[in-house]
Amino acid sequence: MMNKRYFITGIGTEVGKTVVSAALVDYLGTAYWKPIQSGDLQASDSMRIRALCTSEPTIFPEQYQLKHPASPHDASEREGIQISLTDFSMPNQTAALLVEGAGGLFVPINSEEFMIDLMDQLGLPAILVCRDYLGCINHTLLSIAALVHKGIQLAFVVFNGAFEPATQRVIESHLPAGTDAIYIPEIKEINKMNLSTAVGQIKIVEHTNGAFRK
Ligand SMILES: Nc1ncnc2c1ncn2[C@@H]1O[C@H](COP(=O)(O)OP(=O)(O)OP(=O)(O)O)[C@@H](O)[C@H]1O
Ligand SMILES: C[C@H](N)[C@H](N)CCCCCC(=O)O
Ligand SMILES: [Mg+2]
Repeated sequence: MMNKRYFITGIGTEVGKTVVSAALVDYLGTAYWKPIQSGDLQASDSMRIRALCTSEPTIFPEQYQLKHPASPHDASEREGIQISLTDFSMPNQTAALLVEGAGGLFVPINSEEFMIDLMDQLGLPAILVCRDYLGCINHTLLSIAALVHKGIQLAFVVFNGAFEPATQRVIESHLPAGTDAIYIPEIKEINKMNLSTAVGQIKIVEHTNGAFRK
């Protein structure tokens, strides 16, 4: 993992982007940035990273803190704020950075633009987090197709938590060449100690020529 600047997205909201970010911030020794936080301002993703990580990472302030726990296009409109793609610029003080999106790729940030457009503008390779639930195969393969269509490099797919073997296998077999897999275990109770144990159990598997080297 030479390049240490990535955009962490997910196959939807609540799939574990923040838990995975905390694990990878510690594993890779990166800083963290959540450009748009909507809802949970008293327990924001940045605050959770601060609480869970052992490495005391640099955390860049959010560009937008929206009160409503809703899609950014909706939360911002209710709060009289106009989000624009041109407002965002990458913190450049650090070589190693994880940027966490809000929800999945086609979450709107205003009436015309989506999270995937922000990813494209920032120009970082993507890490796509998936979690096992009925429907996750479709959500994962659609997300991969959208990234490929947009020409965004997909560096990793993260299998976050426990997976049904048939689900894991079919997703693995459809990863684009050059996309590696990261496996993060199911964590019983999310706290700093258990997160640190999970970091020690992270597995990264290289994907070459359409097949995994295990
Ligand atoms: N590896 C894991 N093991 C156990 N539980 C997990 C794991 N990853 C995530 N979870 C559970 O899923 C919940 C949602 O995770 P998280 O807040 O990281 O999602 P998210 O994708 O960042 O959501 P958002 O779109 O709001 O940013 C966590 O609070 C936790 O309960
Ligand atoms: C509020 C939540 N935790 C996220 N920050 C925003 C999720 C927006 C999801 C929109 C959607 O896909 O329907
Ligand atoms: Mg999050």
